[in-house]
Amino acid sequence: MNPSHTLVKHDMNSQFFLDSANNCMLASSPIIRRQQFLIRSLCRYQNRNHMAETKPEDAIAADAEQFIRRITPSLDLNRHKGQAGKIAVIGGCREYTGAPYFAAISALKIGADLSHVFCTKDAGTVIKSYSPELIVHPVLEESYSVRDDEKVSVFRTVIAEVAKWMERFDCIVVGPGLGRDPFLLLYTVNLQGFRFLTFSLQDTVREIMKLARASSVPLVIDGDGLFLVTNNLDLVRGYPLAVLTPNVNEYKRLIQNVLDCEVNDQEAVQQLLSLARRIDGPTILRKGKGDLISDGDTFVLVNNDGSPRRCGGQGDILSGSVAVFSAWARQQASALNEDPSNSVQSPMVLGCMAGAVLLRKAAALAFANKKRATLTTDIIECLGISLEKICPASSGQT
Ligand SMILES: NC(=O)C1=CN([C@@H]2O[C@H](COP(=O)(O)OP(=O)(O)OC[C@H]3O[C@@H](n4cnc5c(N)ncnc54)[C@H](O)[C@@H]3O)[C@@H](O)[C@H]2O)[C@@H](O)CC1
Ligand SMILES: Nc1ncnc2c1ncn2[C@@H]1O[C@H](COP(=O)(O)OP(=O)(O)OP(=O)(O)O)[C@@H](O)[C@H]1O
Ligand SMILES: [Mg+2]
Repeated sequence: MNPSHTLVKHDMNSQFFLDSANNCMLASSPIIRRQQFLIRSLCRYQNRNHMAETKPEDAIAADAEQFIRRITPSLDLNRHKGQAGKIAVIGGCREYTGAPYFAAISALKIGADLSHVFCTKDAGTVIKSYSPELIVHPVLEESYSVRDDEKVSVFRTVIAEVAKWMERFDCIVVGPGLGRDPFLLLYTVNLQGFRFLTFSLQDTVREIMKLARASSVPLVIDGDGLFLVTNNLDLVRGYPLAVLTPNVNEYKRLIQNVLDCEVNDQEAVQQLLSLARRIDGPTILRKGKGDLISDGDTFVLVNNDGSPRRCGGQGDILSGSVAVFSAWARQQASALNEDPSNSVQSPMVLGCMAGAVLLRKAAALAFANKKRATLTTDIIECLGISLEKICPASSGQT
């Protein structure tokens, strides 16, 4: 048997490892018991050949389901539109219209009430045509489509448009399909005087992220948003309401830029903890065969069954899912009058875990139905039924 090891809690003096989902070294402290619950919910053995010899799947799934049920709002007929979450996705350009759609529609399919997309003008009509459910704001401009003398006014218009909505959002996903404007990083925008007149799509997004921080709106940074953040870490440094969701390449760039070394899979846990500590605040979800999550203090591995199909767009589903679950985890913390900053279970870590578990369940179900033909849209169609199995819609109705 070759169990995956999961680091539960990490501080300067101690590292507590689980050798299996049932074997925790420290059970007495309430903090550790809470962590144990999470880990029992989410830990799976990586060696799939030995699955039958390990903890029964039903028992692990039951733990994970209990956790997701805890933060999923009930379907109470007295609730009004918007209470189950308002999500925004900043992304979508000429090349990529699928990615923001996948993220935004996933948020709706999981249960958010409203899902907005802020994309470039070129992408707007295309994304609207995918779904009438999405509220699409084609306000972003790519550099090639703006004359120099228009840049200041365009920049002001875009920022004003987004700022108008900002405080209404429970979470903003930055980056799916955003693109990498070639004028990136050539200049700095000075908001007071607009002394530097050139700006790009990514400059605008940078400003949007600053606005989100000022309003304490959680941020999930994915795709090209990570490209921006990796080169401008101050955008998220010290912000605990940010989540970074790097794939293999995005993680490599983060490690190189932040830790000035190469990815070391032998020391994956320690390296992720170091990265999270260095960035100081945000939670990092390193996507892969197993999804590794850390905020620099807690570490969690999610590796329940997913799909062996690696079609593009699965990370986009994840970013939309993490946004919704993080918003719900935050709502629940404030409903219980917990100060999220004091809570052992950071809402962003909880959101990452819930999002990863659900995506993988939906991917497994889609693959069972479609096999090699499984596409991202098939996985999205399985989000609802996967969540329904965990939280039946009827159980919360009053
Ligand atoms: N339909 C769409 O519109 C989609 C758009 N996407 C967007 O496309 C943009 C670029 O994202 P990408 O993820 O493609 O960019 P990346 O910079 O992550 O590069 C992807 C490249 O990495 C390679 N790769 C993937 N997994 C690997 C592994 N395990 N080891 C080594 N190489 C590996 C792939 O073959 C591909 O060439 C983002 O804005 C993203 O959001 C993607 O989300 C996919 C779907
Ligand atoms: N090798 C793998 N085995 C099983 N599941 C995986 C594997 N790699 C990724 N996944 C699952 O797919 C999800 C998306 O990861 P992926 O690496 O495809 O992201 P991405 O490259 O950002 O996707 P996108 O194409 O949307 O940009 C992960 O969270 C994980 O659950
Ligand atoms: Mg991606």
